[in-house]
Amino acid sequence: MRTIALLPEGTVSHEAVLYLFGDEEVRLKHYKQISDVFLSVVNGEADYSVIPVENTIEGSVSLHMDWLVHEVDVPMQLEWVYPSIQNLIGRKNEFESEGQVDYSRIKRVLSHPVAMAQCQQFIRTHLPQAELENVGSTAEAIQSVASHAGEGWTAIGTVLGAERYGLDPLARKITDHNNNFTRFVLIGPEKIELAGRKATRKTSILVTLPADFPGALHQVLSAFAWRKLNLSRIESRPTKKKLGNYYFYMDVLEEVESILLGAAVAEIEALGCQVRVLGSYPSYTYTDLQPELKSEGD
Ligand SMILES: O=C(O)C(=O)C[C@]1(C(=O)O)C=C[C@@H](O)C=C1
Repeated sequence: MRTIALLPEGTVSHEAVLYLFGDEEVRLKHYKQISDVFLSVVNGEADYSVIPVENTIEGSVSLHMDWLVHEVDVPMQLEWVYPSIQNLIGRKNEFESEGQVDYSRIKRVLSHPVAMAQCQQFIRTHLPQAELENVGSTAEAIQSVASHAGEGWTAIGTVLGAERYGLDPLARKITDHNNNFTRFVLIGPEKIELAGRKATRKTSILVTLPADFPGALHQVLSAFAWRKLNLSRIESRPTKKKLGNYYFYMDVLEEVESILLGAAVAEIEALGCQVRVLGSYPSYTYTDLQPELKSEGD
């Protein structure tokens, strides 16, 4: 049976893993901090670690991308997309009167910074008086609220988390935009495929330019363009070595073994760039995993 490292019970990551593996039995190892989720697979305590990497509203989860690049050297082996449905969680009897939530009684809102950022408009409209506190995961936020009964504390998180820690959803689906999806990856030493599910093939690479000169990035991109290799994401991040030095993170819709991608990489290296492959893996959309569901997150 596979062992999977992830954030605590009741997080979006937890829901996403239950969704990915469906009926397949897996052993779940929960960690409070994402750094420990990363290290679990590095230390051989898990076969795969679950890392949220990108969100519809917030974009890249920079901290996690930086860990993938700078702190660990474990390949990405699978990617999938799952909706991040955030809710305001607390105790009904603390905040509700006559079936209505009295938002003015709420003094504090805790959540993961990415989840908090997904609900900015809701917070501004309903909770302008509340103090906001960022914690390591949405589940940690819910747990803290559970242990501060009667103090006006609420959390932003999942319904699963509310159930796990004995609280209630006070307001459901409070993200600023519908179709709020998160892209998760499994990192680990072994390849993994889901039987009977169709997937797109993706390769994630890092390109570091030798020096900054006019048209440098253009030259790199043209190696993909004239081979008709489709990039689904490109992002620049600081190398952390010198202010103004960047590497480019790119997702290419092609397997690393393909002749075309191999030739593109060789051409980019010939330009003097460094290329590092972070993984080549199957990518499942939300509807690939449950074809009966129709969604716009794909
Ligand atoms: O705290 C959680 O519930 C997580 O699973 C983490 C995380 C993230 O790091 O992006 C994952 C998805 C949500 O969109 C918000 C937070």
